[in-house]
Amino acid sequence: MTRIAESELILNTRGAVYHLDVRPEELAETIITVGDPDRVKAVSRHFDRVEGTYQHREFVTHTGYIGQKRLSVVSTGIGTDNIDIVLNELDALANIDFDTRMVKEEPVSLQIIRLGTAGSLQESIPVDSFVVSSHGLGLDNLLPFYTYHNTPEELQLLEAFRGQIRLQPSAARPYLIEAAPALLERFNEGFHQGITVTCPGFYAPQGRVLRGNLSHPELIEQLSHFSFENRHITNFEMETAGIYGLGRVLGHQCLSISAIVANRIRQEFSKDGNAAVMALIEKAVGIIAQ
Ligand SMILES: O=P(O)(O)O[C@H]1O[C@H](CO)[C@@H](O)[C@H]1O
Ligand SMILES: O=c1cc[nH]c(=O)[nH]1
Repeated sequence: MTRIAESELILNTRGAVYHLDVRPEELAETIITVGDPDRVKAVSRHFDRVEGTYQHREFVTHTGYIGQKRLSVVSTGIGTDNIDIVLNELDALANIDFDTRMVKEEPVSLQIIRLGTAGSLQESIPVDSFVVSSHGLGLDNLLPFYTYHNTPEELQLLEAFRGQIRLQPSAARPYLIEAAPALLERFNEGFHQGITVTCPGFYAPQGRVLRGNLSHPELIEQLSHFSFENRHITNFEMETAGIYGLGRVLGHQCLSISAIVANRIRQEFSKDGNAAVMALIEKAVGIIAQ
């Protein structure tokens, strides 16, 4: 095995990983991610005991316990460029020996669960409801920079997507990865389920027009009408496919759950998106801690 150079795995003066400023012993193997750094404390409020808090830039981490279960909550900020940093550094904390700079022999598979917000693409999925992502479909171009494999089912779904959604090839190279089945099956009651599209932006990449004109004006209509073997696109946001994709590359089990704050078909926005996110955190943390 080769030693990983100082320029590739970057450690700071306290021996913590570069962006997250966390040391290996400070991270649990079950990790909740949130986008907004202020939401980290809304999750750790449910811990019985907080063992440590760490912060560097927009990456806030709290580690603690609910009963006997050790959990970390980490903020990612917005977008799959940040997911590239967070997932690689979480993986490094679990699977690289920081003293020898060698990959450990026995890989650890982390459980990584995103609790975030999203826009609904179905009239029947209202604001303030919760969606668990059966698949992440990325329009953001992160995963093509890695080597990875798809299952036959994923390839079929991706093929159907390419056939039904007319994207200019210069705009995106879609990829698709499923959720970890063992995590997905725990979030049944009270959750809608479907394919989540991950976009490289909040405005035009999600069909929003303020002053910039759209190159894909039919995007929302096409996404909302996609159908393949009873599978539908339920929502879009900006991280899920990157998390599922890097989970596949690095061998971690990932799930993404969103509180719906916008319904793009009904053109509605939640009257209290924060309350919806707090309700999602309470419900999901209860299930994760079991
Ligand atoms: O609420 P979070 O988890 O940040 O998720 C959604 O909200 C942000 C955009 O407002 C994007 O990060 C999107 O994915
Ligand atoms: O419409 C929405 C709402 C939340 N987050 C998104 O990315 N899009």
